[in-house]
Amino acid sequence: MNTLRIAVPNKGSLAEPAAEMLREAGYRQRQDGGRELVLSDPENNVEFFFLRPRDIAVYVGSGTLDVGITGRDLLLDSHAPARELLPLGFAGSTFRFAARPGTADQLADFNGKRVATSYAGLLDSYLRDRGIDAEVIKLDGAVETAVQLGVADIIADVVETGTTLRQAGLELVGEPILKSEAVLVTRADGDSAPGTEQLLRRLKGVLVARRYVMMDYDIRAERVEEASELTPGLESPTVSPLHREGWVAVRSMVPRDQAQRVMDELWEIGARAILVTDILACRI
Ligand SMILES: Nc1ncnc2c1ncn2[C@@H]1O[C@H](COP(=O)(O)OP(=O)(O)OP(=O)(O)O)[C@@H](O)[C@H]1O
Ligand SMILES: O=P(O)(O)OC[C@H]1O[C@H](OP(=O)(O)OP(=O)(O)O)[C@H](O)[C@@H]1O
Ligand SMILES: [Mg+2]
Repeated sequence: MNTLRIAVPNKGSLAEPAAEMLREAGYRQRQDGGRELVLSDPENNVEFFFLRPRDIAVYVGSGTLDVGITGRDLLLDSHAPARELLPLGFAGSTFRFAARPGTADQLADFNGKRVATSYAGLLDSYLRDRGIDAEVIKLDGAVETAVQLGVADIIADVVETGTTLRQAGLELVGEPILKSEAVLVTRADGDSAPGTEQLLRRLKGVLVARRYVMMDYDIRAERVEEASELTPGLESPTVSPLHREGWVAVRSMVPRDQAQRVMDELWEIGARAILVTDILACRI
């Protein structure tokens, strides 16, 4: 079988969490501080190419590489013929307009104004689709400063916590342009390369292992229906008899962020010996 060629971010916000996710999925990755441009993982029949996140959709869209990890915003900005296979749950952000108070209240006020961004591909089509005639000023980064320096009236940029905006004296304008996160991408058309399905299964396994915990508890048999409603699991909880008459042991996957609430509610209906454990890996 051909080696699957995977593009991964070499620096920036996406690089470390992408490497961590691939490591959790059982792949070889660069060591801390490693600067390899290409890394072979013959055991898994894959090869990693470390590239600028902005370029990844271009390589994948052209078919030079089979799949890649990038941001949804970067994928759309590139206009490359690539499509999303799987959202990966990290590097979450929104893409938003911001300006000094009083500059603009809504999109319609942008006509004739200058909008600075490092995502010109995305912004051009967004404004064009809505019939807004604004001048797009393309910058490489630190876009928030453009207003202060008089280069633009409005900015369109990645917002995570909003700290950078506030520090620059800007406030959000209009609706979010886009909600972004890291995504696995492949070529827009054509069959997916051999090996893609296995990579997908592994990454989905990591997502589930991160999002869920395993919960075990004992409960009186007559309350097991009630308990199952609290812990329905992905399909159905496993119920096994206990040596102690009238009691059963229940095992079920529970969303990690609900585990404490579910434990409290189970306790209330008489469950005991409630244990929560991490899931290391899984195939669902
Ligand atoms: N606080 C953040 N700043 C920038 N990008 C972020 C942030 N949070 C998430 N992201 C996402 O990371 C991707 C941008 O990664 P990229 O490496 O291009 O920029 P960066 O992390 O700002 O690095 P640099 O500007 O140093 O090159 C986008 O998909 C963006 O939505
Ligand atoms: O909402 P916040 O949590 O403040 O994060 C968003 C900021 O972080 C990024 O900047 P970065 O530090 O990557 O610099 P850059 O603009 O030069 O890319 C992004 O471009 C925003 O400026
Ligand atoms: Mg940046």
